[in-house]
Amino acid sequence: MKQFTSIKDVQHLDELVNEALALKQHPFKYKTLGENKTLGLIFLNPSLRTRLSTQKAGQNLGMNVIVMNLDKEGWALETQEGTIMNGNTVEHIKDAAAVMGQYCDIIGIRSFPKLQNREEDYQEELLQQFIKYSKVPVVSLESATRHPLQSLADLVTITESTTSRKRPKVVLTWAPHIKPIPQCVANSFAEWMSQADVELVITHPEGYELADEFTQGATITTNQDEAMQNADFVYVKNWSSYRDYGQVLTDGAGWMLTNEKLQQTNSARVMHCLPVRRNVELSDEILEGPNSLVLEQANNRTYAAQAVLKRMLEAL
Ligand SMILES: CCC[C@H](NC(=O)CCC(=O)O)C(=O)O
Ligand SMILES: NC(=O)OP(=O)(O)O
Repeated sequence: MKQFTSIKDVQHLDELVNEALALKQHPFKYKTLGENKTLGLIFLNPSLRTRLSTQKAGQNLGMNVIVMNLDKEGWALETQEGTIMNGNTVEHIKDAAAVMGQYCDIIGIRSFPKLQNREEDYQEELLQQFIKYSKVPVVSLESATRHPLQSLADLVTITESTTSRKRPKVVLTWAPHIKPIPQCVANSFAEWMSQADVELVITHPEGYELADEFTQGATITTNQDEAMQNADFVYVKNWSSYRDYGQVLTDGAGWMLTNEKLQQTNSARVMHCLPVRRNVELSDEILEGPNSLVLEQANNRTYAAQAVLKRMLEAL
């Protein structure tokens, strides 16, 4: 595996999920695989889970892990081609990425969308520049349109939590928020579920349709109650409008998941990638109740990252 930026980089999905589950049982089985190899984790946005779980995953494989908040600790980056750098930017991404590629054998990069220009965000310009100029394998720690490590962990969690032979009904439901949030987690979750053996239903208010490329095969409805019928898993996430790019179109009154709404499901397990705006996106009663899987998801982030890093190390 040379890159891990989307499900398109995964050849055998079931094998990758099973590898993550196996590593969860024996996390130190390959503790020398990454010996004398350096993993660089570069963040242009905040993180708790991705930073800690990916660092732990690298260390479980024996890697040296270096972490940098490039937005706070590095030089102001220039990303435009041919710029005369006589303004506020100090270092071109061409130079920064090339130098990091000299220090690291594998680079993880987090760079959220700006949520201003849809075409620019959806071209994944910064991620592509990092891949081009670092010249080493790159793993996405959440880019402008996807969050593949989160989605792999989510699929691992659904897989280990599916007890019956019935094909699970998985509902991705939009949730209220107080500010514009990326579509990345929703895009990525829908894309991974479309390749998994589940029935996917996506529910959101009018105007929050995700880009078609991510929702192939899903049932899409603006009727949340209808979506909840007999659901086995409910994935809760806010995202800003793709249609009216980066906009918040509604306060989402009545869209926050509650125990009452959960009564319509098949005692569904409730998922959220975290961080969560409690009692805005998701109620305390659910987060602290028996149906929540949010901590299992967070724990599985380590083994999802470890399975990916193992494959990238094996391909070096
Ligand atoms: C893993 C999720 C990261 C990010 N979350 C946020 O930006 C939440 C920010 C907030 O709630 O203020 C997102 O939704 O893409
Ligand atoms: N779910 C997730 O990626 O969390 P962080 O943004 O804290 O890394």
